[in-house]
Amino acid sequence: MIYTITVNPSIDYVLQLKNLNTGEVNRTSNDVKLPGGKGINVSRILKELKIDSTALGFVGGATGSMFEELLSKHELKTSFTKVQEDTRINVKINAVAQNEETEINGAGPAISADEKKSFMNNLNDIGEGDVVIMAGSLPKNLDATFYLDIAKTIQKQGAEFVIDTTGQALLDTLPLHPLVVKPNHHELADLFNVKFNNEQEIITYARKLLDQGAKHALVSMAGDGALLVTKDKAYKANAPKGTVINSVGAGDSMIAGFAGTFMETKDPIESFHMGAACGSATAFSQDIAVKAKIDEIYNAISITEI
Ligand SMILES: Nc1ncnc2c1ncn2[C@@H]1O[C@H](COP(=O)(O)OP(=O)(O)O)[C@@H](O)[C@H]1O
Ligand SMILES: O=P(O)(O)OC[C@H]1O[C@](O)(COP(=O)(O)O)[C@@H](O)[C@@H]1O
Repeated sequence: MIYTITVNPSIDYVLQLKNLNTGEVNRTSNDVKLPGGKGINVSRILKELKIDSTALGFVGGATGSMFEELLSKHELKTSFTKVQEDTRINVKINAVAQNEETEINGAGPAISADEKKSFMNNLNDIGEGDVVIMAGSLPKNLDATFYLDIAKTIQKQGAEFVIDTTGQALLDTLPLHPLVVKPNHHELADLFNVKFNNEQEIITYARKLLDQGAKHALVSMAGDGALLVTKDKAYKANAPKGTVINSVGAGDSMIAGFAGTFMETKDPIESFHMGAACGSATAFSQDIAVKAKIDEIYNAISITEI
């Protein structure tokens, strides 16, 4: 079984307008509310791929109830820990004529010591053969070591993990050998405090994640595709041409495609191919991609060794 952990889920309020004029009143041409958060998006793609998962995380307040109602349409298995404070609302602004996406993500609720304890107790059922995908930012008062604590706990119980977060919280978990990590190229540059001039430099730094313990490193590059770096090889997936409708969740979709396929095939290249297909399919969709779109995009992607 795959478990996804979204410690800081959200309602994603996606606003579409022609142009965004800051400092002025702007009116939308279209808006939707989606159940968001990185692990949630991963579970949604896994469902499209007919791979079972259970979504875990903290949910609270009136916004938490709305989040659960929005999510109920997707019929995911969930086991959320209830918290006192409100689940956050993240605002995503797509300025179509400017071809620009602006995101404002909330900090999220404070989590009490009891709520944290109850969440950790909820991990007891995870065991041998399971994969835990931990993704996204931490709510404001959780320790930076929270992901590391989870990784240690589930690893003792025999499970593997995937982590998609940034900064030190990511680096700290590498010695525990995550199955895959997926920074985008900006996040990878920030991790090592460098700027990239070409793909070879990106590969060099992605390999440092492997040196520190990751089993596979994916580096996503939005409209420029993605790289997969293994111990002695590197591969590139192209990003097919298409109309980007809402790229929120493209990275999460890539992780879901990779991890879900890897669990079934143990083939990193096939997993990369499916990950890239899921990422682009979501970028070309209003919401998280559906299976038909993923299948269509899969055929437009080729993986080349570089
Ligand atoms: N504009 C786009 N056109 C085609 N594919 C895209 C586009 N944006 C994202 N993707 C696909 O989704 C993957 C993840 O997107 P990216 O934006 O890099 O992740 P994140 O959301 O984590 O920053 C990319 O590597 C690419 O395969
Ligand atoms: O936890 P964070 O880093 O604030 O990100 C949360 C946001 O990330 C998303 O999961 C989208 O992530 P990606 O675009 O990176 O795939 C949104 O649904 C959500 O609003």
